[in-house]
Amino acid sequence: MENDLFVAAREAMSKAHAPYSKFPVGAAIRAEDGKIYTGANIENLSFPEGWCAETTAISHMVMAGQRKIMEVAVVAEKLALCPPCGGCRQRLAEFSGASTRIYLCDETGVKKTLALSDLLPHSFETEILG
Ligand SMILES: O=c1ccn([C@H]2C[C@H](O)[C@@H](CO)O2)c(=O)[nH]1
Ligand SMILES: [Zn+2]
Repeated sequence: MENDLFVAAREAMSKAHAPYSKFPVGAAIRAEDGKIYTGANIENLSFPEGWCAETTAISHMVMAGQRKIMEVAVVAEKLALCPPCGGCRQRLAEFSGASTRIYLCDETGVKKTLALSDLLPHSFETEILG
């Protein structure tokens, strides 16, 4: 992975709105156009209404007209890793392939590299819905 993806995710983390969990997260997606789309977690006083960094990044990518995720970096503060939650795994799967790489990073860099199929094996598929 090029370091620009990690740097973008770390920069995005600084935009997090995480006053309740105090667990800022940043995500950066490299899309098919080669560009990087970023996101941070955005929490809410009504706790279930908050959402994850990966979800923000996916929104930015889709609104830029991109529909294919090439690779993703997710970073949390200090030495914590932040594997995407179940909901984000499903949302990432919508725009990824089985071999799409997910880089789990701490503040110093990439600590673990996984394929989407590692994170979400046996994912929901049906020909009925396309
Ligand atoms: O993959 C994840 C998991 C959690 N969070 C956020 C949600 C919440 O704001 C905080 C603590 O769970 O971390 C993310 O942004 N991405
Ligand atoms: Zn999530």
